[in-house]
Amino acid sequence: MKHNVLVIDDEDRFRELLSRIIGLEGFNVIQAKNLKEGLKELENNFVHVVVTDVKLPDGSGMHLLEKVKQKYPLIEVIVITAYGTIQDGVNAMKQGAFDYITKGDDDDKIHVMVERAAEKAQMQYKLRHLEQRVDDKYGFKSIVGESEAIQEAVRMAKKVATSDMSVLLQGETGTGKELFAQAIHQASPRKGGPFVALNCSAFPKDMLESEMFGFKEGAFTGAKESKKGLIEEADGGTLFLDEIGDMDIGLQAKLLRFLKNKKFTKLGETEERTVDIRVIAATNKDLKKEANEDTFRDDLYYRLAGFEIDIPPLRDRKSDIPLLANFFLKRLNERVRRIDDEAMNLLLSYSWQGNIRELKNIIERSAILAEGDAIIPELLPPEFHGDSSFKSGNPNSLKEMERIHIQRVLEQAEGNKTKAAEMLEIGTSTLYRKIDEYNL
Ligand SMILES: Nc1ncnc2c1ncn2[C@@H]1O[C@H](COP(=O)(O)OP(=O)(O)OP(=O)(O)O)[C@@H](O)[C@H]1O
Repeated sequence: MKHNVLVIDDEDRFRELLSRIIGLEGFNVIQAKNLKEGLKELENNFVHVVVTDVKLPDGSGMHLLEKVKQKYPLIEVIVITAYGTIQDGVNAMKQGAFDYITKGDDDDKIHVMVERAAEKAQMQYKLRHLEQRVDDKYGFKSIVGESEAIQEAVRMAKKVATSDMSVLLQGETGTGKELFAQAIHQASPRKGGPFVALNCSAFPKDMLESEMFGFKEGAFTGAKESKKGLIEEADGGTLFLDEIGDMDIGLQAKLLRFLKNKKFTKLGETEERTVDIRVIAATNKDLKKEANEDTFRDDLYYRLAGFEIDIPPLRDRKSDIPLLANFFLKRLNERVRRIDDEAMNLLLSYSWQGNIRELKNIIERSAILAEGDAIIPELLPPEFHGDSSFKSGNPNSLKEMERIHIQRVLEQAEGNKTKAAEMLEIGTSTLYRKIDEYNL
């Protein structure tokens, strides 16, 4: 890619000469005679480097430098000073110029300098592009929803993001608590550091403890080599503790001790280590109630809930359903492009126990099954049609698992119910009852 260099000087011969020298190195050179023209060219072109005289007929190059740094901070500026006025160049560098050249400098010096400035600007453009992509994926922009309920939660989250306070995200399963935690991290001064997530309900007590704090080789049977805990992995960044309400009460005491002084000890070690992390916790339980009932430590609750944000369930913000459904459909980038009105009405009147995760799954599933270019009512699972006594729809519920399992076994048995009942190790009458119940 050819980099664009804007050369600003009112002395025609010098400007032409300098442009030729720079152009010979493969740069695309744009010329301007004065400050006004220069600013206009900056507006119309994607410039990497500006090379400007300090003295221009309608203002100073220093003024231009200031403007560029304000409006186009990724562009690098090189100033041209007259022979014997080094101080001008030094001043310009203090104001953020990349470097300066003096009229009369040899071509090689100019080449090397412009090349280096262009490389720096190019790196800055690349970095900004990457940051924008990360932001689109993990920042507040990734949270889809226009309802007042979700917008209020986003407003609160944006406010707390720039501070270093602990945050407690409260909401049903699948409402987007992890998405919020990531967005808060991304909008915080810690965004350059790691975001580490730990699901406290995914491990038995002892394992959770070693996952969090890490251990020294030989700390317990099976600890063949030392391991860093996630607390240490998150140093300089954010630790997201999901399902904190499921944490064992003994471990809660350890976590509280850590939160008080940011010091911890690895299992099997005596030496204390210090880390700098921010904690964001999430729960689908009413933690305040649990704290009052002594199933959760109230001192830990108050420390975590420095700032509490309620993430609303999908059924309380139905106006977001079409937006979210179309968002997930578009992301699949498939031949299925729309959701027909009747199917949308079914989505709107459903209870969404599994919230947005469930909506995402249903859309993805229906898009796979679709033969035309639209999601039609027939593609939605039976619980959407009201002709089944089964209405859970929650993909994590035991009944839903049972329904899916029976359906699968029936397919394997090619519809032979006696065979399917044998495979399931239940009686045929029970199987018939379940087929009826789940409308299979
Ligand atoms: N507002 C939203 N916009 C777009 N996608 C969303 C939104 N909320 C949630 N999602 C998506 O839904 C899925 C579930 O979200 P997430 O894992 O953040 O929920 P959760 O509340 O942390 O769930 P759990 O309590 O089960 O851990 C993810 O794929 C997430 O990207």
